Amino acid sequence: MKLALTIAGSDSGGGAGIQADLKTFSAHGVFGMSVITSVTAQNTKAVIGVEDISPEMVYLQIKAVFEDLPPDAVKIGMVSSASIIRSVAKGLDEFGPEKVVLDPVMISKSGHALLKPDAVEALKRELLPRCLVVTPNIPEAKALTGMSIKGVEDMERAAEKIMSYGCRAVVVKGGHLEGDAVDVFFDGREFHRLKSERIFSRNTHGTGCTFSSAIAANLALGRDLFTAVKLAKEYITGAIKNSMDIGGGAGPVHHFYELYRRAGLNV
Ligand SMILES: Nc1ncnc2c1ncn2[C@@H]1O[C@H](COP(=O)(O)OP(=O)(O)OP(=O)(O)O)[C@@H](O)[C@H]1O
Ligand SMILES: Cc1ncc(CO)c(N)n1
Repeated sequence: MKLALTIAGSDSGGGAGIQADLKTFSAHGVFGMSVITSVTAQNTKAVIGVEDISPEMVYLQIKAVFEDLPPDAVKIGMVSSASIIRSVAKGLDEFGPEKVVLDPVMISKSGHALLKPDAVEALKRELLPRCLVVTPNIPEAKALTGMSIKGVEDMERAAEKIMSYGCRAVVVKGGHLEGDAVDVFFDGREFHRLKSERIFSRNTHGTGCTFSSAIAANLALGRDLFTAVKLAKEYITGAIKNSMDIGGGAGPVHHFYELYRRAGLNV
């Protein structure tokens, strides 16, 4: 059994954060573990409260996992403050995982800040250089680079700049583009455009979390980075196509669509 760890925030609504990550790992046949950085009171419509876990407790969760269940890959999502970011960086330095996917979560789909504005610098300096791949959406890529990003070419320029902060690859996600959902992959040598048709659905809660944890799951399974990203793009596309119309806002994507279909269950 391969093991994957998510270091992220809890979403009480079950569609994003830790909950999306663990479902994604399970859907890939990978054993999932979690380090909770923050608890959000959240549903499909809004985030109505956020309470951070202490930096010491974040570090202890990392230590507990690595000392007994060393993960084959790690995904990092919401890390809301500079002090939590420092605890995560300390854990990464101490235990040295090779395959780390960083989803630089900043604002929820419903518009709530999940990263304190003064923590963007810490994220850039402390976490980016310790990661194999970072997966910003367009607003996050803008915040990381200060660039204006209007189309796929701008996404490529932003990917180059983000690479200069010290990670080994970047995927700038195109969920916020108009038209096709084109993601840009850059590993310092080659650009690849991963394209899917836009799915017109309001039920896209958790797309970013699901995509980054699918990359981590595929890395844990031993796939090379570009293959892991391509498979994650296919998985998120299917999960959005089969997303659920539950709740009064943006419903969650369907993490188990393929398994349900194979088992003859309704999707
Ligand atoms: N409507 C859509 N149709 C097809 N693909 C989409 C759509 N929305 C997002 N995607 C894809 O989903 C993945 C996640 O991208 P997105 O830009 O939505 O992340 P995000 O904004 O970080 O998500 P979140 O709001 O959960 O943080 C990318 O591969 C993107 O291309
Ligand atoms: C806890 C959490 N992490 C990430 C996201 C993605 O936006 C969210 N909505 N909630």
